[in-house]
Amino acid sequence: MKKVLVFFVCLLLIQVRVMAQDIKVQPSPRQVNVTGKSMTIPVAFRLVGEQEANPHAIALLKQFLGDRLGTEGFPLYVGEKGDRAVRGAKRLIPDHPEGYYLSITDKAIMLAGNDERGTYYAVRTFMQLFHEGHLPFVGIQDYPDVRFRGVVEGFYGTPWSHEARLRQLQFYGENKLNTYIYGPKDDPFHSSPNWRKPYPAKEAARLAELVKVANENEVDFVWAIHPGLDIRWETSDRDSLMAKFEHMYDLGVRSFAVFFDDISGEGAKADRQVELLNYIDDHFVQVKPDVTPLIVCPTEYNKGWARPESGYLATIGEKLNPSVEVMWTGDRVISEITREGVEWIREQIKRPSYIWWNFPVSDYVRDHLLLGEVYGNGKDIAGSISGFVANPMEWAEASKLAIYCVADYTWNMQSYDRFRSWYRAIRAIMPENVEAFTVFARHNSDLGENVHRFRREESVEIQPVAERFMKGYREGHYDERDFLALQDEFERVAEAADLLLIDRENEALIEEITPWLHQFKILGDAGQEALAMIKAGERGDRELFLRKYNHVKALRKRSYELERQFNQNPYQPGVKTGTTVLQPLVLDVFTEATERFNRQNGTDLPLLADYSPCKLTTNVPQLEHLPLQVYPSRVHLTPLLEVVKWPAGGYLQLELDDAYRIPGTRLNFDVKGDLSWGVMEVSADGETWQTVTLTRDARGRLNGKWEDTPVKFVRFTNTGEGEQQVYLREFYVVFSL
Ligand SMILES: CC1=[NH+][C@H]2[C@@H](O1)O[C@H](CO)[C@@H](O)[C@@H]2O
Repeated sequence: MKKVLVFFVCLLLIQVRVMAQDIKVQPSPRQVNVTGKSMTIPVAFRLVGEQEANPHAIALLKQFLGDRLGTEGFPLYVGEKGDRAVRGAKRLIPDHPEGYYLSITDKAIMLAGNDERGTYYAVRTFMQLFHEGHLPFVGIQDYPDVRFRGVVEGFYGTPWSHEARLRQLQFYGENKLNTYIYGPKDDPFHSSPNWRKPYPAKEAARLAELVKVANENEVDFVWAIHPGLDIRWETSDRDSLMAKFEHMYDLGVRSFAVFFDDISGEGAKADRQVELLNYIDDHFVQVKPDVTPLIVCPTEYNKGWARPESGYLATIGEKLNPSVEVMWTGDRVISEITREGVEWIREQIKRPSYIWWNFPVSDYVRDHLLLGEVYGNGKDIAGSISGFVANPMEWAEASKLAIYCVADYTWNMQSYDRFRSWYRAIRAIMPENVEAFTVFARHNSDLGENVHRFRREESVEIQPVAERFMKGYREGHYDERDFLALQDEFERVAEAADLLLIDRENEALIEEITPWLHQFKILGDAGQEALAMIKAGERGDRELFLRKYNHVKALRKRSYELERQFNQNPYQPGVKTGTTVLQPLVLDVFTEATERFNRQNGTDLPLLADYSPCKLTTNVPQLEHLPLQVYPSRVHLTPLLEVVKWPAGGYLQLELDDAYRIPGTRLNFDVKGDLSWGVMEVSADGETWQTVTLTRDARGRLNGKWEDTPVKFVRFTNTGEGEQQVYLREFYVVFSL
């Protein structure tokens, strides 16, 4: 009697009201039926089904509702298909893995999963329906397009920290991502040389904790091994690998992967790889009751590298156990995933591919942040893939923007909207600074020139204004509205930088992007000051012009110093921001305004372009006009395709703008023989020289460094008797204060 009384009292307290329901659920659900009505959130919920339902779903509900969840109050039924609590919804639950049915009416709430994970996802959706003290009356039938969805931590560079990974797993639970593949290239126990060894106790305990938190968030923690660099095709190494998998199983791991990417030689042989993978599948994965399908990243993991004559993919397709998932990055290492592409590979490997999408990974453009929209992948590929995992940046929090969008895209491709998803991601990650983070992300999304030639849109809205303005300015008649729009954008850039630098809502994110925020502030200031040069020039105000001119040059110098101070890695050290539209615009405005001022006043104010920390001199004819790729802490010679004829006595010399230590220099002439005819030397004054010892690495490249005393000059000379013929594949010098 008491229960009935309480139930009716709760009903009386509930006000049913009609309100426009804009159901915002991430990822976007498949089928949503709203009545337009809603009710005030009940003060108490009576949980029905706790004994049988997925314990992680129950735990999440309890955590979310707290003491409002109990044995009395508004009925809340939770469970999987077949459970008593949800038997009434049996026909309404979508018959798809991880599908669920959710209904809220003025009588009861039903959260019914097609399986345990489906129930968990129903709870995740339910939590997002609480809005301004109300719950909408709604019926939702939902399930994901792609079976395995998530992230592969598979980049080169500093692996994510333990804390960052814990935050990631929580984020995947919130966004219905069910897969995290642990495979950081620079973890010596994942790759060579220690893939054979068990983790030391501390690392093992951390991995065990990650597995536990992954389970709580209904995420498969996949542990990957990368043995190919030094694997021997003998039983001893096979047994070492099996023992390592057993070690990981003991830590709680139930999902496993083997990566054969980025290797050559013995380890790359398809038949050997297949033999090992089938052995693991037959003697480990299939015999254990609770291990998910084995995943492999093949050596030929993209179409650009696939050579039909090698028979590699054919071997995988014909001989690899059908239950093994095969990863694929698309038509190239970094590429958009198309229907045509996934259907091509499906033919080759005789199964759907498991996409390893190389975005927003930035280990080949480490000075850039990739915060732009997720776009370019087909919405019609779900039928030909089994999985889709994104390879992120080493900046875990900053990667969440793209990961959020990948969660939306892989759950419900047809309804995916690249801008809506990106904007929601920003609101989810920086709710207190949406506008500022939007400005920042808008101008930090392209990669710049890179070896994979993969580009992304950047500064899309302001780009046409910038182009039109510069054209008009050069022709002597620009539109004042364009001028004001650019001024306003640079002001917003400067404001956004300062707002984000003091933001405390997501300190881990701000810590990651702080170097870029400082660079962004300099860009915003420099843009405003360069535009001010135009006005001062037009007014003939020499004193003001010179003030602005000097300020922009000072900002430029600060920018270079910032680049030398942060993010010092051997590949793309430094901090780049707004490189596609805003930085070139500042340089163009500054150059044009200064040239105009010099003509009008007979002055010879140097231009910014003169500021280059490096000069090349040489007596090798083919190298005389060799462009330098100059970065604030490293300079690359642009590789040449044709053979370089290097005469006896020929030298190539780099003169730096200051004295630096040389933490790394690399020379790759792609010559098979020895290089006894050449010598690399450094000098502080261009008079006395010291020889740099060069050591050849596994790929025949010559590496050296000079950290004894700071030097200004680096040169390479052919001290032999005759002309040499080489390929200038790579010649760079990394310098640091
Ligand atoms: C499958 C694959 N393996 C490599 C390759 O893609 O390129 C990625 C981007 O450079 C890199 O992070 C990854 O480790």
